[in-house]
Amino acid sequence: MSRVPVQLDDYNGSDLPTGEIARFQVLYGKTSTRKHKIWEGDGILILYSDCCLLKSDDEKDIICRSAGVRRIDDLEDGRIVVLGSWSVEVQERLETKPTAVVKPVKAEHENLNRKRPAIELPESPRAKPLIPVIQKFKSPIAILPAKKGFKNPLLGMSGEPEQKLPAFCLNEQDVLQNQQSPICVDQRFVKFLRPHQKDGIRFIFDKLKGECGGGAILADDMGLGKSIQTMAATWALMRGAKNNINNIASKCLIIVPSSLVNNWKAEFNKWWRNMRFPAVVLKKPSDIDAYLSTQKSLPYLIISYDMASRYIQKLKAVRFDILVCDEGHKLKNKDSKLRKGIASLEIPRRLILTGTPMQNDFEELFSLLDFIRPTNFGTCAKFLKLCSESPDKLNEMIDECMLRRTAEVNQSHLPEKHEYIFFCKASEIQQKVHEEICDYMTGDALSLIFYARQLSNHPKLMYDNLLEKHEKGNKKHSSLLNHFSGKMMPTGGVKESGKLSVLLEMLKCFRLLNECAVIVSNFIETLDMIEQLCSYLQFKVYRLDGKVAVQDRQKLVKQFNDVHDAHNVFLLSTKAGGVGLNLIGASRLVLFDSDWNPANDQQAMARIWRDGQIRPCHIYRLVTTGTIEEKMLQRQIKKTGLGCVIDAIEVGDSVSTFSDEELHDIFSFSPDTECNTHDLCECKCDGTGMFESEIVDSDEEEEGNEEEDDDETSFDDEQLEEDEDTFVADSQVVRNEKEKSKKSEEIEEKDEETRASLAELSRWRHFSPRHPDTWRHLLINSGISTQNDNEMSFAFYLTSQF
Ligand SMILES: Nc1ncnc2c1ncn2[C@@H]1O[C@H](COP(=O)(O)OP(=O)(O)OP(=O)(O)O)[C@@H](O)[C@H]1O
Repeated sequence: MSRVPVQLDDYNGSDLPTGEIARFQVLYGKTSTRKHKIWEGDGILILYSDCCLLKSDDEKDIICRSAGVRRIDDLEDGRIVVLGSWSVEVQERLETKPTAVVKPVKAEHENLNRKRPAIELPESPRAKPLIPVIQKFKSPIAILPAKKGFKNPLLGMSGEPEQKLPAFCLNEQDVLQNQQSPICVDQRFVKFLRPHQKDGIRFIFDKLKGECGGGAILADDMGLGKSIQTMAATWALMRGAKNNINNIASKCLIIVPSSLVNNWKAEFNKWWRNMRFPAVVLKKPSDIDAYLSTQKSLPYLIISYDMASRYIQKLKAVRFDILVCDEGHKLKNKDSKLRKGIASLEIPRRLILTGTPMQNDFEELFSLLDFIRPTNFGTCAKFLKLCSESPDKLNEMIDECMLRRTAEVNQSHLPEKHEYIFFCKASEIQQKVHEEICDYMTGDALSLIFYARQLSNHPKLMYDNLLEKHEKGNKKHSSLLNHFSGKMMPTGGVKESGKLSVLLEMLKCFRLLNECAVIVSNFIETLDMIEQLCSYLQFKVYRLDGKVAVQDRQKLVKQFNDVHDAHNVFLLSTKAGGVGLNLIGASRLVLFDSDWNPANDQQAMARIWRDGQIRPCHIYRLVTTGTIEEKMLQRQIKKTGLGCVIDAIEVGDSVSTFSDEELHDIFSFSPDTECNTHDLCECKCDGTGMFESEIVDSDEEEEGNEEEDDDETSFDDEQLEEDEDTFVADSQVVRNEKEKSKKSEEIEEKDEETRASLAELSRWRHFSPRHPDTWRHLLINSGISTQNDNEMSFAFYLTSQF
C-alpha cells in the first residue's frame, strides 16, 4: 500500500512541538462513517503538552497535527480517536522518546516519562485524569467509545484469559528464549503461543536461517497451529536485524490448496488484527500482473497450487526468499507436473506444512525431503536403499529436517475428546447381497469394492448405481441386480441400513443435547441420502462437497460456526472438506464411512477438536459389522494405528495392488460376528469394557489352560517324531504330516502378525451389548441414550481424558 503523503497544511516547520508526554502505536486512516473502517497503515501518535502529531511508522512523515487529548487515560487500547480528517485506533502505548528541548511538565505527569512498567493505565474511565485539559485548539479531538468487543479480538481464541500488555512495551518484539540464542518473535504472537508452538518456531527459524538457504517439514498433527508457527517464524526471519542475522529474507511465497486461500487470509487477519495486512492474496490471473508491477509492497504472497503451477514462469520473475507449501503432501509425487513446476522456483528456503508427511510409501517421503533440500538426499533409489538397510540413519536424517508432534501436545489447551467406533448390524438386505458379492468375485475388483462400500452405506445406493449403469448399456455387473427382488428390493427406508438407523438416533439425541454435528462421507450419493434424512428431521443443512465453489466455502463454514443452533447440521465430503477447515461450531462428528487412506479420515475427524473449541468433542466412526468396512478399518489400524504415524507405513498399499488373497479377505463376509475386528485381535475382555490389565485373574486362568494346550502340542510333536522313526517306510505319510504342521505354523504366524498389527486396539475399551450394564453406560456417555439401540453389535471407545 502506498504511503500517505505528509500533510503539513496547518503545520509550521518552525513550530515543532516539544515536550513529548506519551506516544502510542496506532492504525490510521481517513475519517469515514463506514462501520468497518479500513486502516491505511501503522502510525505513531505522539502527545505533547499542547498538541499531538500523527506520524508514519518510521516517524519520517508527519501525517497530521491536531489538538491535544483531554485525558490520557482515554487512550486505552482499541480506542478510536478522530483527528480532523484522520482517524486512528490506539494499538498500544509505547515508551516516550526524550526530545532535545523538553518542556517542564507538571509533577503529576512526571511518571509518564518513567521507564516501563511504571504506569498502569487506570481501568475506570471515571478515574482522575492524568493530564489536564489541553485547550486552545480549533478542532477538538473527538474520542469515540471503543467498539464493543473490539479491544480484544483475540479473547477466548486461545481458550485462555487475555494477558494484559504491560503499559509500556516494545511494539514489535518479544523474545523466545532457550539455551540457544534468543529469537525475537513479534509480540502479536508471543503472548498467545503454546509451548509446542514456540519450539516449532525455533525449529523453522533455525532450519531456514542459513545464508545459503535451508529446508524443513513441519509435520504436526492437524490443528496444532502450523499457520501461526509459520507466520511467526517467517516474520522473524524477515526481521533479520532484530534477530542478529543478515537481511536474508524479505519476501515469502505461501502456496496453499485453493480451498484454503481464504483460510490463510483469515489467519493473517486474525493475527495482524486490523493492522496493515502484510499479505497479497492472488485469486485470479490478472492479480499476478498487478502484483508483479507492485511487487515491492508486501512481504507475503498467498496463492493456490493451481494458480502457482499455471503461472510458474511469472512467479519466477519475483525474488522470493522463503517458500511455504501448505498441505505439502500434495507434492508427494516426485514426477508430477505440480511438484516439478514448484520445485523449479529458485527459492532457497523451503518449508512444507503437512499433517500427513507420508501416506503410502517411502518414495513419497523422499519426494518431500528432496523438495525442501534438493541436494541432501541423493537419488530416490539410494534413499529407498537407506530406508531398508539403515533405518537408524534414516531416522536421524529425518529428525534433522522434520518436526512432528501429535495432537496430545495441545491436549491441555483443548476440551476432552471421546472417540467411538460403532459397529452397526447389517440389515437383512445388506447381509444377503454382501454374501452374493463375495461369491460373485470377478476380475474387476475395483468396481466391486465400490459397490460393496455403497451397500454398506445403504443397499439402495448400490441398486440405483447398478441400475443406472445397466440402463446406460454398461451391463458388466448387471447380474448383481438379480439379487434385488421381492423382499430384497430396497425402498430407501432407514431400516435397510444399519448405519443409517444408528445415525437417525444419533441426530435426534444430539439435538436434545443442544449440540451441533458434522457428518462426513466419501460419497456424494451418501451425502444426498443423509441430507434427505436431515431434512426429514427438520435440520437446516450446510453442505460442503466438491460442488461448492472454493470462494464460498469459508463463508459457509463461518455461517455454521457463528450460529450455534442444534438444528443445524454440517455435511462434509471427506475429500473436498478434509483439510484446513475449522468446524468448531460442532462438537459431534460422525464419520459415516471410512476412506482407504487413514490420513483422509484423520483430516476429516480433526475438524472439530481443535483450537477454539470449547465443548468436549465426541467423534463417532460408523462401521457395518462383518463387511468390507471392517476390513478397511483393519487395514487402517495396521497401517497407522488409527493415527497418522510415520513409522508404521506399509509399502505399496493401495487399492490397485491387492493380491488375490487380500481381495478374498476383503470380500469375506462374517455374518455371525458381533465384531470381526475384535475377534481378530483375540482380546480377552469379552466386550465388558475392561482392559486386559484389569482382568488379570481370568488372564492367569487362561494362561494355565494355554500351558496345558502347549503340553498337548509338544506331545503331538514327540509322537510325530516317534512315528517318523518307526514308520520310515511310509515316507509319504510323514511328508504330508510335516507339510501340514508347517502350514499350521504359518497360519499361526500370520494370526500372530494380525494380532500384533491390531495391537493399537488395546488402548481402546471394547463393549458388547451382551453386557447390558456397561453397554448402557457407554451409550449414555456417548450421548446416545436411546431405548432403540439394538442396531449396534459392538463398540470401541477411546478418550483423551486419561
Ligand atoms: N496459540 C493459539 N491461540 C489461539 N488460537 C490458536 C493458537 N494456535 C492456533 N490457533 C488457532 O487454531 C486454529 C487451527 O490452527 P491451524 O489452522 O494453523 O492448524 P493446522 O495445524 O494448520 O491444522 P490443519 O492441518 O488442520 O490445517 C486456527 O484458527 C488458529 O488461529
